[in-house]
Amino acid sequence: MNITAAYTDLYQLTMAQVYFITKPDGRAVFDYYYRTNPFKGGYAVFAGLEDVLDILETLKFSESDITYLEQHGFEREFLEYLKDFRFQGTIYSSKEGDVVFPNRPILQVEANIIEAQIIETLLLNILNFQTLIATKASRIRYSAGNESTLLDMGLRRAHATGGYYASRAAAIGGFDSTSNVKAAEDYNIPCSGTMAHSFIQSYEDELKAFRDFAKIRPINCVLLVDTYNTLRSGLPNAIIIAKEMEERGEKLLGVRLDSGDLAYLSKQTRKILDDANLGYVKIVASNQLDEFVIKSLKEQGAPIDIFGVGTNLVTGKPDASLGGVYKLSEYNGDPRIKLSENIIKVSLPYKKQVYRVLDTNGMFYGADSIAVFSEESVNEMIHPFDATKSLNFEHFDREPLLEKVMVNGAKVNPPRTVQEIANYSQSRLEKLPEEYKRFQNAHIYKIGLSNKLKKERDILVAKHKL
Ligand SMILES: Nc1ncnc2c1ncn2[C@@H]1O[C@H](COP(=O)(O)OP(=O)(O)OP(=O)(O)O)[C@@H](O)[C@H]1O
Ligand SMILES: O=P(O)(O)OC[C@H]1O[C@H](OP(=O)(O)OP(=O)(O)O)[C@H](O)[C@@H]1O
Ligand SMILES: O=C(O)c1cccnc1
Repeated sequence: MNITAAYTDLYQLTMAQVYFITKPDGRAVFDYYYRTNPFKGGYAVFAGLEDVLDILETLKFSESDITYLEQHGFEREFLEYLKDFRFQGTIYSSKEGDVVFPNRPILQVEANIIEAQIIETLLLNILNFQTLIATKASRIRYSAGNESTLLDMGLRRAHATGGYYASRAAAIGGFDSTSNVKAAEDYNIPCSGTMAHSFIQSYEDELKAFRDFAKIRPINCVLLVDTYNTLRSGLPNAIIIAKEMEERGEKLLGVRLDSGDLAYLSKQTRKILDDANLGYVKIVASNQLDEFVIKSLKEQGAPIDIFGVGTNLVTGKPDASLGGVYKLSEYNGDPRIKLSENIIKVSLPYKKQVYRVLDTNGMFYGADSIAVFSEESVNEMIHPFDATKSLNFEHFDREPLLEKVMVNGAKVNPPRTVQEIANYSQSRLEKLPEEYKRFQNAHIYKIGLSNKLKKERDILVAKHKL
């Protein structure tokens, strides 16, 4: 998508103009993190990073952006600066696809304060949305199990162009393919699909509709069987077509169920297909699916091979948004803090590193520890708000999670494909113990602070408290 630097909130530019006039050389560190796991779950899947970095590498204001901003009364010199605006900062980030947790930096921007401020909105917009959808997709994958195929069919129900990014995030979270042609083309995601009711309705009879479709497009042919009556009309007609295809040396890929009791209908359909020696014909199901319906269908023993999911996936239902934030933690090398009545909302000062504690078997132990970036060795973490609780991980392995991904506005690593990110995400989810993945009362993953970070935070809290 063509995004220019005007993809921001006006207040970013209003503040940027003041920085430009009063302290144009200020250096800032901002942290990106969220405060509550989506879907009342135990984790999130971090997504959107590669898109953000690609956009930042070439981000600029267009001529029409500058003309528009002139009408907002910005100073001439500032507009001249905006004409040459380029993001030249450095970014440290968790790997895209990793599992992440609340209240710990996922990404840090280190840049001139004007640049860091102007990019805030687009960074939050992309990371919050894709992380929400990738997390939803991972939950649907968890319910469906690895043996099922997952097809994203949500574009038509997405929030406008969000559907484009939703398809990418769905693939990262574990979907196999998408019906969204543009996203599939741009992100190299497998593209697939079946047929609509309108196609069948446009014919006088269902059988003729199926026949034309299968003759003209025999590859990966899936027939939609619920337009009139699934068991009495759609399925018998699909069987006739499957047999005709066999005579031509072709194979019907599947039938799609899109209404009714999907457990009952899929069991009946499987039996009828098997009795007709069509054991290879797959069953596709769709109709307002989500992780809970799929879990229930699995528990009922529904023999569904492919789940098509739309609305609930691409809108992140029932969560309207992931509340990720971007907070200033350092200015010109000095620590900065944001206080709050709510202790959980007090921000963490300094540029930081996050360490993930690993179990002896390589699984995640269930704790990420946040330290000041320059700290050498960190062996203990303290609960952020309860000093009586601490964890010594001297004898555990740990991984630093934030790595340099952009230096002076240029990406450090070669691009990672969506498929690579998806594979990485699955490998990380496999290391996350089951208790953090369950849908109800998921175990709370621990986040702690190093001694130094906690001490520095408490000093700043005391300094600013009235
Ligand atoms: N066996 C099942 N167990 C749990 N949920 C199911 C089962 N079968 C279908 N569902 C889900 O129940 C909902 C069915 O909704 P609804 O009662 O509106 O039926 P429908 O088949 O869509 O009706 P219509 O014929 O009007 O299209 C969908 O979300 C569907 O995925
Ligand atoms: O239910 P969702 O999870 O959102 O999945 C997408 C839905 O979109 C399509 O229906 P639609 O009525 O738009 O078109 P159709 O005539 O092709 O069924 C499809 O048949 C699914 O039912
Ligand atoms: O390919 C399909 O079956 C499809 C695609 C989008 C929406 N509904 C169904």
